[in-house]
Amino acid sequence: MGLRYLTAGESHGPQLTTIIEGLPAGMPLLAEDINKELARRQKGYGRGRRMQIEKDTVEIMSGIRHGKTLGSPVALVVKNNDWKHWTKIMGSEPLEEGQEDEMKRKVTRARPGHADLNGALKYGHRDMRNVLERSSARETTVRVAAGAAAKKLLSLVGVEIVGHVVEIAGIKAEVDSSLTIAELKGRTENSPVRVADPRVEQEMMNAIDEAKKNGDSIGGVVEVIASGMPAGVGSYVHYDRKLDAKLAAAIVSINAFKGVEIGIGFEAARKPGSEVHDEIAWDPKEGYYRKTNRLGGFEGGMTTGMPVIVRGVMKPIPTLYKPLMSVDIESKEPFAASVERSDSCAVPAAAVVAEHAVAWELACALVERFFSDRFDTFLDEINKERAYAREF
Ligand SMILES: Cc1cc2nc3c(=O)[nH]c(=O)nc-3n(C[C@H](O)[C@H](O)[C@H](O)COP(=O)(O)O)c2cc1C
Ligand SMILES: C=C(O[C@@H]1CC(C(=O)O)=C[C@@H](OP(=O)(O)O)[C@H]1O)C(=O)O
Repeated sequence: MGLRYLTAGESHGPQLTTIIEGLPAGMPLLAEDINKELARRQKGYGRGRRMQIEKDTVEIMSGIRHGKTLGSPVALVVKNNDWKHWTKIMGSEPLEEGQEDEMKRKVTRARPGHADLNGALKYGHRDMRNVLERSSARETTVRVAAGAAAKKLLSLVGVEIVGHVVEIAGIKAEVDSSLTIAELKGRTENSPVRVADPRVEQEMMNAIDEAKKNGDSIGGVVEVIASGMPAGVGSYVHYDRKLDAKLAAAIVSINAFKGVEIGIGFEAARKPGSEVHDEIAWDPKEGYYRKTNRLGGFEGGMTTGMPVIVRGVMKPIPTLYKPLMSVDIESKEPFAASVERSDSCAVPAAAVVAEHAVAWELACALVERFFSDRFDTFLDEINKERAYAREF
């Protein structure tokens, strides 16, 4: 059995929960390792008021003793501070007769671009709050919590990862590919828009302000880079074992993400093979390496040992303070879509979510590839594989 997790929780319910199974036993993991990542997800210019209400921190409910994993399922809980304002509206007890007024946050005017109408049709909900509560990206909180455990595993085996913003509403950052992961982290960590190019930071913030002022929203592109993956992780033998395909699915599974590029991605369509493929070389210290990394660390669904580079495109947030037209499902009359409290741009926050989604998939692939019941032998095996690949 590999690594897996589930999440539960509504946006305005009491808490979010995740259960992770398959972390090797004896791996150091502290609440602090997770909390620092949750705090990073909450930052980012363009977020709405909800982020001032929440101070996401995790409670470890099982699977960890004295700072190390036990090999049993790890259950993590993040409480919603906003729950106190929603206990009646979101409570699990049936409403008493005449209490329908308490349901005043009922949603009947679907927001174009959100899950409201399709979810209502699928599950038969006449109140689309029953859809939006779970389709909300609030769920990415515990996805980041699970990803933080994966990130910890990666860092302990020498894999470093960072997510950052490369474009917001058509404003593009210059990406300096000579930066190490640590340097990229250093440059982006304190940037309000999580961008490494200071020349476009203010312009991006202005674009977000402008969208907010106009009751509109904007999207962008994030990039995740991971260094130190051993070569040959993933497989070419079956469609569902290709690691680049799993990364693509992980990125598009993030709320509002609509496309993925690996390495130079769509640019490959416009270039000849001689400017796309990466020449292979060998030296005694590094072993095999590629002289360039245009293919973003993948050939044949397997890692090449070069940095993994994945980009994802996030569409603009669907909830608009100046809403688009929709239909009220009660009257079938045209109406402006419902307005919920909302972010204007969540691309900087989503860069952190993408980082954790990629970290999760890379950790899954390593756990699948190497014997992973015990962390010490897991690490030994990975290092042996690295030595073998150098000499191969
Ligand atoms: C970090 C983050 C924050 C988001 N915040 C909002 C928001 O405040 N309002 C909103 O309508 N959508 C927000 N979204 C996007 C919606 O959750 C998403 O569009 C919706 O679930 C429908 O899914 P789809 O866009 O993938 O089709 C956010 C997404 C992310 C990743
Ligand atoms: C709560 C989070 O993001 C939420 C994602 C979201 C949506 O529709 O996706 C809608 C908003 O929810 P609310 O109306 O409660 O403010 C965002 O704040 C979060 O990221 O933690």
